[in-house]
Amino acid sequence: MVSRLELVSITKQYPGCLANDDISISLMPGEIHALLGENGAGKSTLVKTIYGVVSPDKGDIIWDGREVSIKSPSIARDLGIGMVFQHFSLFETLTVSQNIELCLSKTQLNAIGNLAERIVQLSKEYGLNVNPDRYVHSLSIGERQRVEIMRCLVQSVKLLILDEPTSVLTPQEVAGLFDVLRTLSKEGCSILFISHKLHEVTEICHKATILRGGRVVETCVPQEETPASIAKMMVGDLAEQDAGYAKKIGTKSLFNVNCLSLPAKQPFGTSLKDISFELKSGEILGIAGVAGNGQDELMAIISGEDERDVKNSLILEDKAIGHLHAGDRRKLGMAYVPEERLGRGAVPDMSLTENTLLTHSDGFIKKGLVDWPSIQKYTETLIAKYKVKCHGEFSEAKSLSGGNLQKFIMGREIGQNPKVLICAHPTWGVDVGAALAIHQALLALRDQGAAILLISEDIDELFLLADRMAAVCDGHLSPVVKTESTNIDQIGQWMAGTFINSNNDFKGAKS
Ligand SMILES: Nc1ncnc2c1ncn2[C@@H]1O[C@H](COP(=O)(O)OP(=O)(O)OP(=O)(O)O)[C@@H](O)[C@H]1O
Repeated sequence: MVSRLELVSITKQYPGCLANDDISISLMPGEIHALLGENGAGKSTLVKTIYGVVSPDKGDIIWDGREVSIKSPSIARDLGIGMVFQHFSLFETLTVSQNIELCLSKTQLNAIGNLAERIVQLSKEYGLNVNPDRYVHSLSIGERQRVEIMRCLVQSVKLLILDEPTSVLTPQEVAGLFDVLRTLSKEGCSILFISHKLHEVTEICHKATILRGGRVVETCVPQEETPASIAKMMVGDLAEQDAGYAKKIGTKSLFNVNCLSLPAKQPFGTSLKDISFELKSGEILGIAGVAGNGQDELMAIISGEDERDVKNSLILEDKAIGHLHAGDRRKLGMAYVPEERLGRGAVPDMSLTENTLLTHSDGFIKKGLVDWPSIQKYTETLIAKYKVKCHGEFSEAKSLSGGNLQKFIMGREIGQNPKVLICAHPTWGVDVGAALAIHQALLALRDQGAAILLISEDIDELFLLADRMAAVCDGHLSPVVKTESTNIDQIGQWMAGTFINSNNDFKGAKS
């Protein structure tokens, strides 16, 4: 059988960084192939080359047995290549349908007929729950990802590339996605899959290629390996295990959300409904939930990004802060890691130093002037501590690989020694070694007495780190319970909203 795709000696040099170094890989029709490697290993660069976003300096691409030159994504799409990016590429002011229409040729559109109906039909078929009429700016990150997948499904893809597809999906959604991928594979569609979740790779992939420093270092059959053995191929031996952290009981109350009800700002947003919880010093509270159930709205109102006055609903150490600007809340000791790292967590065109200044302005502005040498030095210490791969403090945020930018943002926020840290998806796209480092930094911050709110769809991570847990569904918060006294089943049911009807008189109880 002829390979669907063959990459021969692909090489790509960025200024000061050989991102892909003589990479050769081949994929058969129907093959699900994992591309693995630590942050900055060159995975995204390679898949962007296949999709025509990056042009390689050297090397050949053979598609269905003939050499092709993929100079743009539209050429890739014409060949039958679809890609779901790590940082989504949707237009926020357009609807789902309009976004999908943009990447279809006239011929494809004519063949489809009514696009909205086709989206609804595929949505049902693959369990994606995508509404064609919604505006993208009103969608959560998980929902946007489903739109990206839908965008590929409406074209008849022969190769589907997924860059970190599961990091923002719940276990149920991951299972649904895997069903989609298995079906596509049976239909002969090849799949190239980048992931740092190694148990998923062993579950679904037929083959894996491991990159390190831009080169292929190993290939394997994941089903014959374990997550640990693959991790070793990627990052070498990890001295410590990322498991079994002791649970703590918080001491004094640091931050309270009291009976917070807030209508949705966006037409398709989620209203928050009578949410109450308490964050205690020396404790991590984990909130699970399917994307789009109020997590974004909760984060926005707590951080002050949503500027509506909810004065007495947010209390930091006995002080009402719900009317304060985001900057004033930061000055009182709050820090945030939003889920969208490029755009919200960091300004793409600014250097890492400038991005550090954005949230650390107090310590580095003297007599109205920015103390650049100090902030540059401080940024360099963050880069070293969190092993952020980049050229230096002057690197623009957008030049970092996804995982490396995540490490930087986490380091920047933890480095403020906040009293209260609110973070969403702390290890999104981060490799196993770096995830271990971030987990330990969060636990160290907790042990110093900070109160941490962890909002995540990664249930395993929540069970690993959180001392108490709850779930959100449709803007309601479930009961808050000790992690040790609950289990994945119960949290899964709460994520589906079982607590809302069964416990109508519940008022966001505190445990
Ligand atoms: N536009 C760019 N300019 C300069 N360097 C870049 C650019 N894009 C990527 N790089 C560098 O190329 C290297 C490979 O990056 P790439 O995004 O391919 O890594 P990755 O394996 O996908 O990492 P991650 O798992 O963190 O997403 C990194 O060192 C990165 O900093």
